[in-house]
Amino acid sequence: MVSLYLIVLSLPFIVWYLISYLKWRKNTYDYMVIIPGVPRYPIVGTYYYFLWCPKEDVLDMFIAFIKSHGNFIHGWNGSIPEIHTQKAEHFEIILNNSVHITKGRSYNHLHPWLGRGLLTSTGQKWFQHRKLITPTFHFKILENFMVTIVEKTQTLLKILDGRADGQVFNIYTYITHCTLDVICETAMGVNVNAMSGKDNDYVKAIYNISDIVLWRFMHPYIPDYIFKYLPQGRKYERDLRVLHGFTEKVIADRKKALKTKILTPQDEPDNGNESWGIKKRLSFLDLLLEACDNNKILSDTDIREEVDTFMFEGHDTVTAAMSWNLLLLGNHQDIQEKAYEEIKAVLQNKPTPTTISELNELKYLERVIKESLRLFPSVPFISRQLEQEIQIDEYKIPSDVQAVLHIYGMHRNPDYYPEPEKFDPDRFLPENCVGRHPYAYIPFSAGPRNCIGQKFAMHEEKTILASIINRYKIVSVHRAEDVKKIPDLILRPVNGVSVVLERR
Ligand code: HEM
Repeated sequence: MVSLYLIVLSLPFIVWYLISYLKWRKNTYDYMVIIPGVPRYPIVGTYYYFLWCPKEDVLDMFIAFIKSHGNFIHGWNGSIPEIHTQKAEHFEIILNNSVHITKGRSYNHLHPWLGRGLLTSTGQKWFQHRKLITPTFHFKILENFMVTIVEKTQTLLKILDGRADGQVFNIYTYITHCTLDVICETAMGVNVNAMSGKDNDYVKAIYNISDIVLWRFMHPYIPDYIFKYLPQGRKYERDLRVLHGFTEKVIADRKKALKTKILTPQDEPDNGNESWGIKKRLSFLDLLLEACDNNKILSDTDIREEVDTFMFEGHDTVTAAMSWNLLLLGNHQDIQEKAYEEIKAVLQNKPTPTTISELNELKYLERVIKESLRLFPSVPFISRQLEQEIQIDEYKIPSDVQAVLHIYGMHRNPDYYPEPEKFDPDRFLPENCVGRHPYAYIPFSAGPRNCIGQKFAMHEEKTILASIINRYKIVSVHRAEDVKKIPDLILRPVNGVSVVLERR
């Protein structure tokens, strides 16, 4: 009697489950399985393929796997249906469409850290914040940033002078601290003096968290309620406290400086402010604080999320890009010499570029930077949640599928770049770009959710690289192709970049 009662009670649930399952088969599964790929298993989806793969081999293995199936496959991140592509034509369909602006579900692992800042938010919130923040990257403001970029570059050169002694050292850490100082002072109006310290807890916590986010991506079957009890989950919580503590201090210090110095808009350091100097200038953070005070567009949480986002995106991406670039230049002395000749001619006897017009004259260096970002894009892949059904080649891709766009793989696709592994800046001569698919080169993504900081990044990269090349001959210890790399949010060389600097 009891069992009959139980069967009757569970009947609606069984019927509901069956209907959902049949609907899912008809609307999603049947469309996915005809796309090339490997069989799916419950819970792990198709990620069993990478279960035993060392993380420094994941990227190359993934890229080779997609390539072997014609650069387009389907997969299952646990139960989430995915497509993976390395074709510019597919990138265009997805990125050049204001409907698909929602990031893939794998970005959810970033929410505890970056909340719903510009990188991770969607819909109205993203639109409103993008509109608000865009003017803070106006070219006039970027011009003002040059003062700070040059000042930080000069500090970096002084520090590197001490390392230009013929000994091998890892330049990655020095570049990281420099870019952190640049983003904090330009965008936040706060000087954190990262270059004066050796180890930086904030930087270490970012590496740990990025590593754990990659781990979670590769282990989609571990739910949040189990993750938080694992060693990785506990480490994540500890590192979050470090990151949020750092950004909260940046915000608090800037608020304090604005309160006490609002009527004295001079551009001088205030050494009286605890350990950090403060500069008065309309920074990105000032604008956010204003929007919070005046018309309550932003809450305190909104501000923290944006500061976390810009601190991370604004320094880690540029560090990786410059470090890979130095590695490549240290491998290719002929290209380095050509860049040096150009820099010498433009700067005359100056140690660093100081204006944007000088940067604009460094045409060869720009091609070097572009080619380096082709081979080593700081963000190796991005993803989107499809909001509508799309057609890709002969396949219909249902809405709600996660589209993973492999920028790294596409940049090395021989359909767009002959001899793709070769470092050849002249690929970016205007005449050599003719006929190349417009979406075949997108280190900064493209479409409505492209990188808001791309001009800033190019100015910073050009200034710092031109100054280093102008002062030292760079010799790399390893070949770029032999360096192990991990795609944990940012494409990093596992053991940094070992170089020898010789004073010119
Ligand atoms: C070489 C340096 C850089 C590279 C290669 C790079 C690359 C990218 C890429 C590929 C995206 C799209 C991410 C996605 O769709 O998930 C992105 C977005 C973004 N980047 Fe950058 N970035 C760089 C520097 C910067 C800098 C310096 C800043 C800030 C000052 C910045 C801030 C952002 C923000 C806020 C977004 C999200 C934009 C939105 O969704 O509206 N990036 N970046």
